Amino acid sequence: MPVIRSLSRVAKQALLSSPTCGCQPLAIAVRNISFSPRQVTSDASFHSVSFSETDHPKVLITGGLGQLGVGLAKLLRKRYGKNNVILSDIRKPPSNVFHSGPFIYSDILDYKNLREIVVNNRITWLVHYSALLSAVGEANVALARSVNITGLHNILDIAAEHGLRLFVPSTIGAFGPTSPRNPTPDLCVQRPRTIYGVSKVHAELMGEYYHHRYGLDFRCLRYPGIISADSMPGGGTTDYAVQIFHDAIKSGKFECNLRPDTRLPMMYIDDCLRATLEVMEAPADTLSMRTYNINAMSFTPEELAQELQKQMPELEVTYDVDPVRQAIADSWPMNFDDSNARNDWGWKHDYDLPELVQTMLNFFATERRMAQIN
Ligand SMILES: NC(=O)c1ccc[n+]([C@@H]2O[C@H](COP(=O)([O-])OP(=O)(O)OC[C@H]3O[C@@H](n4cnc5c(N)ncnc54)[C@H](O)[C@@H]3O)[C@@H](O)[C@H]2O)c1
Ligand SMILES: C[C@@H](O)[C@H](N)C(=O)O
Repeated sequence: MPVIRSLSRVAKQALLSSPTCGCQPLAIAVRNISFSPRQVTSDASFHSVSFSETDHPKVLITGGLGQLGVGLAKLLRKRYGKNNVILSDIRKPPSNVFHSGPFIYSDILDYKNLREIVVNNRITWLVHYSALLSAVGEANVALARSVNITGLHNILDIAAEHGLRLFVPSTIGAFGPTSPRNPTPDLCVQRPRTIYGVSKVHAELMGEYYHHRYGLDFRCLRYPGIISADSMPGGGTTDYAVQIFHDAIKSGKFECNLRPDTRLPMMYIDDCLRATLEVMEAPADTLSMRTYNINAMSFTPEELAQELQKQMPELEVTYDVDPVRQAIADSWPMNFDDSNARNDWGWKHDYDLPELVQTMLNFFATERRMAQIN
């Protein structure tokens, strides 16, 4: 951990030279590492500022081949230029992704490799998407601990060492059965019962600590379950809300692994990615916190099925509850209070349940038409 090592060296020197108090070394230490994460002007905002060729951020996305990374890269490339956004992962990219912009191999557990990428590509913003999600995490706790916690430590140190603006997503899964669940505010008891949730609370706290201690420009949104049409989820508890569309279109039948009355906060992917861009561009002085809930809608499997059945009355939904996923869902928020995000930096969702269902069905209808033409 080079940052920590150099900090403690500087702090020791400062302690020796400071006869009076324990505060001095920290101030000296912080000044001795160069944090200058502002690559955009401090009053930059998504709606009002367009970036010139020279002040574009240079973005690295880790874990970019999952449900969210490719879509985020597309959005950021449109805004900052194709070559200013590098997608990375440990998996082999499909050809359309490989040819759509820069892709690089990056294992977040390899600190040296990460540093090389950041240095060689003059990265200024880091979006850290690598993670094992809730259900997969419970199936492999050791790996989840390593990727979600050790990996995060590498990311924090790289970001601090190189003055990067760092985005790390958190989740509704960072809350637990003792949190208020309806609604769940930003600040309340967080005692999650999954390794995923524990690692995300750890990420929130470590990011905020690095912000206060070292000035790291850490930004974090707690995403609800994300629903997308052209990318598949990576093993979470909310995956049913994506799978139902695929199965409905393929076979007209869907077997749900959660109880019909399981209410969870959800969001369409376009809202999620836009929120990410907006919080990254938000002027620092609008952020009264560094970790925000964001929300769009809350629904149960039964309500989602009913909305789909308005357009596909023949859809049959049955239930075969997975006890692991059900226990996780029962400990998560039912409704998410995102009023701080709305007040501080103007968060506003575009998609409620009817628009979500319509948009998903339109996507698959277009895809089917294209397949028939080709
Ligand atoms: N999708 C959601 O509903 C949702 C909701 C809340 C929060 N999030 C968070 O958003 C982020 C992205 O989510 P997602 O749905 O795209 O996840 P995903 O599971 O689909 O993708 C995660 C990616 O991380 C990669 N990865 C695993 N180990 C790695 C390693 N050692 N080095 C580098 N990459 C590695 C995987 O190959 C995978 O492509 C995650 O941090 C997740 O916790 C997602
Ligand atoms: C909610 C989110 O973190 C993820 N989709 C999961 O279910 O694990």
